[in-house]
Amino acid sequence: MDGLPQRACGCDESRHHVALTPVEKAIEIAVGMVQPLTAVDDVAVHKARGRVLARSLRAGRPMPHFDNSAMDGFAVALSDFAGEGPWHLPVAGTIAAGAAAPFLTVGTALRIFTGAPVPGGSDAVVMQEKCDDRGDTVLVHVRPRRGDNIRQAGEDIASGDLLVSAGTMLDGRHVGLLAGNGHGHISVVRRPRIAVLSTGDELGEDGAGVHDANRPMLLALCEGLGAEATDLGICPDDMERMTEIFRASTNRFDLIVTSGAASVGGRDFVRPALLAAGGAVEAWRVALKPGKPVFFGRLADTLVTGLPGNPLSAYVGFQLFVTRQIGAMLGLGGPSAKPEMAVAGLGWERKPGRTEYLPGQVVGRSESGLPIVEPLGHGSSATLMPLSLGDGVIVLAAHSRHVARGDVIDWMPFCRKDLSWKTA
Ligand SMILES: Nc1nc2c(c(=O)[nH]1)N[C@H]1C(S)=C(S)[C@@H](COP(=O)(O)OP(=O)(O)OC[C@H]3O[C@@H](n4cnc5c(N)ncnc54)[C@H](O)[C@@H]3O)O[C@H]1N2
Ligand code: MOO
Repeated sequence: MDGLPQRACGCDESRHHVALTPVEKAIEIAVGMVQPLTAVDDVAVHKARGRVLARSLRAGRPMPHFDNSAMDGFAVALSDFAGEGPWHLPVAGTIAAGAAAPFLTVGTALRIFTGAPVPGGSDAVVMQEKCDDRGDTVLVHVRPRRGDNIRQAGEDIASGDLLVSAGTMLDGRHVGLLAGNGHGHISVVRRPRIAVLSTGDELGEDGAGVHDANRPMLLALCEGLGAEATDLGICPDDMERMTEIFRASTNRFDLIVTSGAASVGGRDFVRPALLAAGGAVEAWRVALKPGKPVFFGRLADTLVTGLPGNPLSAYVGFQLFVTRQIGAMLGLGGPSAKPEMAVAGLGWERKPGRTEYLPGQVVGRSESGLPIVEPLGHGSSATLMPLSLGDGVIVLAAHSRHVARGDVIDWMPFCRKDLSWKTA
């Protein structure tokens, strides 16, 4: 093979028209190739953030486990509150959290702290602000009601209640809930093994040519999704080296993500190398802007997703396809993020034919409360600057020819997990 992309008929594909696959169909193909992972890891619950729960977990006992005080105050019996207050009671002792509770003798109060077990014989806890604490005695100013300031056993969670379902990506909330219910070690789906590699003679670490933006970006994105990411480095424009890398990686990874050399030029050797290594290409070229030359292939049990070299194209291709492939490996259920509505802050013309993802920024709010967004940059897929300055990505349907100021458009806001409650 001479490095040119080959069709099954053996001819030069670059001289043929290859129909572009619509984005939705391409997502279907990319995700349809994935086999969900079945292997699990047993991990300490505090190490489980970002992992996917393999088996649903239930409460082994009720929560709270025993009746306990919600306040610092005095445990009392309602029968001691006849007539008009205030009521004066001797204090027979103290119950702290972690202590065993004595029985409350009628005619006395017990000093009690938050979380301490409520003594038998007591119906309520009076918070200390409603009393005069006189040491050996207490003066209670308000008549307590039955159950005041007592957290009843099982009022939050009954024994056997479902805590977290299988297929949930765990975050700090789940870790706290599971740990609080006695789950110290849990089974999570093993991390997807993803290898990332860049291509191109122009790339180098010394800054002499082009700095490699894609490999670090793609490795970081993979790790952010809970994958075990392996750096396969940079492959020069050498079909044989690429073929060798593919052969050596077969079945070592769940997915290999390449960037560059995916298009139609004479040096676009990734697909031919995949075929030469014994793999197959299931789809190539998507009606997507940026990201058109993306392809989906496989090498035995290892999937290969080839992203374009332009960094914005690689990013968009990753978010649309690789994110979903990793999600499918992890068995993450539920719908993936859908675009929200926004209002176009300005109008522009566009060439129809490809679904477009444009970095954008929020410049205000419409009267109906929607964000007003404007595109950033000049539409180049070679720069990540607009993306990194942006608040999200504007999505334009393949058929649309122009956007008018005031149009309602699709908008995918970036999720800044560290700043907001919104995590989906
Ligand atoms: N005749 C045609 N030419 C091109 C077409 C086409 O349909 N017909 N498609 C264009 C589109 S769209 C894209 S996107 C690019 C992508 O092509 P490749 O995937 O083959 O990417 P390369 O040619 O290898 O590189 C493109 C560009 O990106 C730079 N690059 C590559 N890797 C990295 C990296 N890791 N970090 C930073 N920058 C990288 C590379 O130097 C090039 O400038 O093809 C169009 N051409
Ligand atoms: O699809 Mo390319 O990714 O337009 O720049």
